[in-house]
Amino acid sequence: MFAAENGLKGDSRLQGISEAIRVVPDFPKPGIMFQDITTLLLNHKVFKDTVDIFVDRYKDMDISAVAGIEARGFMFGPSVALAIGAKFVPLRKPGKLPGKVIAESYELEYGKDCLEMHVGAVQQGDRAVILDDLVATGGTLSAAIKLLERMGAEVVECGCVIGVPEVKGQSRLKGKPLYILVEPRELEDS
Ligand SMILES: O=P(O)(O)OC[C@H]1O[C@H](OP(=O)(O)OP(=O)(O)O)[C@H](O)[C@@H]1O
Ligand SMILES: Nc1ncnc2[nH]cnc12
Repeated sequence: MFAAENGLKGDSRLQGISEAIRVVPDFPKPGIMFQDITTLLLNHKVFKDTVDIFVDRYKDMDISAVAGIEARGFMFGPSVALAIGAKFVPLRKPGKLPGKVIAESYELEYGKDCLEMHVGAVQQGDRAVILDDLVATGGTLSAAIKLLERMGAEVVECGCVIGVPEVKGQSRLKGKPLYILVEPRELEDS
């Protein structure tokens, strides 16, 4: 249930987080075991525990920017940014940001997509963490890393609520550390 090497072994909050995630088989396509964090958001204690764990992790790391990935990274990123005194940078799907943007395309388990970031949202000297709900192939995080680095920011770590410890994606993350709270849930646990 718990992702190895997050330094949280024995932390009872992780069980609550894992149990609050709903598994929906065959969504949005046959064969995908969808990890639904909306059920976690409905539980105030578990939602707060999740945010608190990221805040504890990043509060003393001199982080100036928290980048959140649309849509589900927006559900955790702003709370963490406010608590650690960092700015929040939304990384959005194409055509949503009104200013000048840079873009990176990537492949998903179930399709293709692209992320955009406003030019000037981060700059050289910024120390950033990227937050999302889940890492699967790592394609999304790797596009996010590229966006931030193209603007001169240092990506210190990527943080996700859910991921497999030996996530294939880790090799795609340009050696950036990946901090995962829990492993994906199986259907029989839900
Ligand atoms: O590691 P990867 O294989 O790249 O997959 C992970 C991404 O997939 C999901 O988002 P999705 O693209 O489904 O968009 P959504 O948050 O807008 O639903 C998830 O929230 C991650 O951002
Ligand atoms: N299995 C999964 N559940 C939820 N979001 C995802 N994004 C990519 N794979 C996913």
